[in-house]
Amino acid sequence: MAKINFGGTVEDVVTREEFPMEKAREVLKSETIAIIGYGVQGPGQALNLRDNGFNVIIGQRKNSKTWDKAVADGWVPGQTLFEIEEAAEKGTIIQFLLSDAGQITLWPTIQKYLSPGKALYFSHGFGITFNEQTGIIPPKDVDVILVAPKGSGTSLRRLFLAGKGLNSSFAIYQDATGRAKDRVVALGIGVGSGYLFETDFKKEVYSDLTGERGTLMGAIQGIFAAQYEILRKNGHSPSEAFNETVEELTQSLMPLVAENGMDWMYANCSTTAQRGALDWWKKFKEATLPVFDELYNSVKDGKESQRSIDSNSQSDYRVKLEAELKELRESEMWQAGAAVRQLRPENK
Ligand SMILES: NC(=O)c1ccc[n+]([C@@H]2O[C@H](COP(=O)([O-])OP(=O)(O)OC[C@H]3O[C@@H](n4cnc5c(N)ncnc54)[C@H](O)[C@@H]3O)[C@@H](O)[C@H]2O)c1
Ligand SMILES: CC(C)(O)[C@@H](O)C(=O)O
Ligand SMILES: [Mg+2]
Ligand SMILES: [Mg+2]
Repeated sequence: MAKINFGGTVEDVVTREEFPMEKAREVLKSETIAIIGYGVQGPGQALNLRDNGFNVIIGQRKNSKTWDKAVADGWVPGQTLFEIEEAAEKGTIIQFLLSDAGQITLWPTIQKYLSPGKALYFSHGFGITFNEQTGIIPPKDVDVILVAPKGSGTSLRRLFLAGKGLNSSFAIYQDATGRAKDRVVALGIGVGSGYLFETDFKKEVYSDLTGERGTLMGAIQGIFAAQYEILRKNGHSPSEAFNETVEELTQSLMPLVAENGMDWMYANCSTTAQRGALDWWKKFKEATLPVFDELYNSVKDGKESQRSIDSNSQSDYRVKLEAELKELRESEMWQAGAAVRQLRPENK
């Protein structure tokens, strides 16, 4: 573990220097990693593990789109691709990467294959933390571990292929074998994480549900829509409104923040912009703080997890989600965005 000072708080983190890939391969050399679920995280983690030389198999429903996707990705039926139950039986580490709602449905099936000494692996603390809602209560004689990449499985794979990595949190809920720490850190390195920081199942799911409803996905769409609406209401064209709200952020300013922090991005803008941003950011913080407080409490009270379970357990959950995504896509702001993207020099 490396001791890193994060703004005054020293945390123990795992970097690839402390836990190189060779060590991860040594730790997991006798393991069969069965990945159940091939949606977004499944492919990202499975393909990275395979490329890193680990023994990986996939468990999927036959005659499903994700079975075909797995075949297209080079998984071989009967060798590295199996029906869910066969994969769970063969796996010594079962990576439960169905959707959080799907895990509830499949839990009675997966549970049958959790023989003593196996490991049950999640990429979200949802199923365990809200087990009064999910019913996911593992037997005591298996390891229960978590590696949660802090980003999309699509990015996990793309960054891996680019020689980079997404950071991940890791947690141990049960250490039945005495090897849970080694297993979870080895898996975190194997799936292509940048650095690993420790959490617990409850903190992971509380922070993750907050983040995706907040700055990462929900709040950002909300402030985009609000600013775009004000600009358009005051006569600015879609081009001007979209560039001033989204395109400049993604193409110019956020990459500067990612490179060297917010102050550096500010310093690379005009002094006019700096003065304004420094005057206004606290007003936006004051306006949104109550909303974030409400959001966190809604997560903590189990309202967000229940909402997710109720919605995503319905047979037509994907149809309903797609309909709302279509509404977003077809909004004027994102239609303007589609036109702007096409006009980028690299897309001409
Ligand atoms: N999407 C991400 O990038 C991401 C990032 C970090 C953590 N996670 C976590 O990783 C896990 C997997 O997430 P995901 O986004 O890959 O999942 P997903 O929503 O893409 O679903 C994964 C697979 O589960 C299948 N599935 C859904 N309901 C099912 C059911 N009732 N029976 C059988 N199969 C069913 C889907 O068809 C899909 O192929 C979740 O715990 C999620 O919270 C996801
Ligand atoms: C990619 C996210 C938003 O970080 C993840 O938490 C998810 O649920 O997909
Ligand atoms: Mg999430
Ligand atoms: Mg997340």
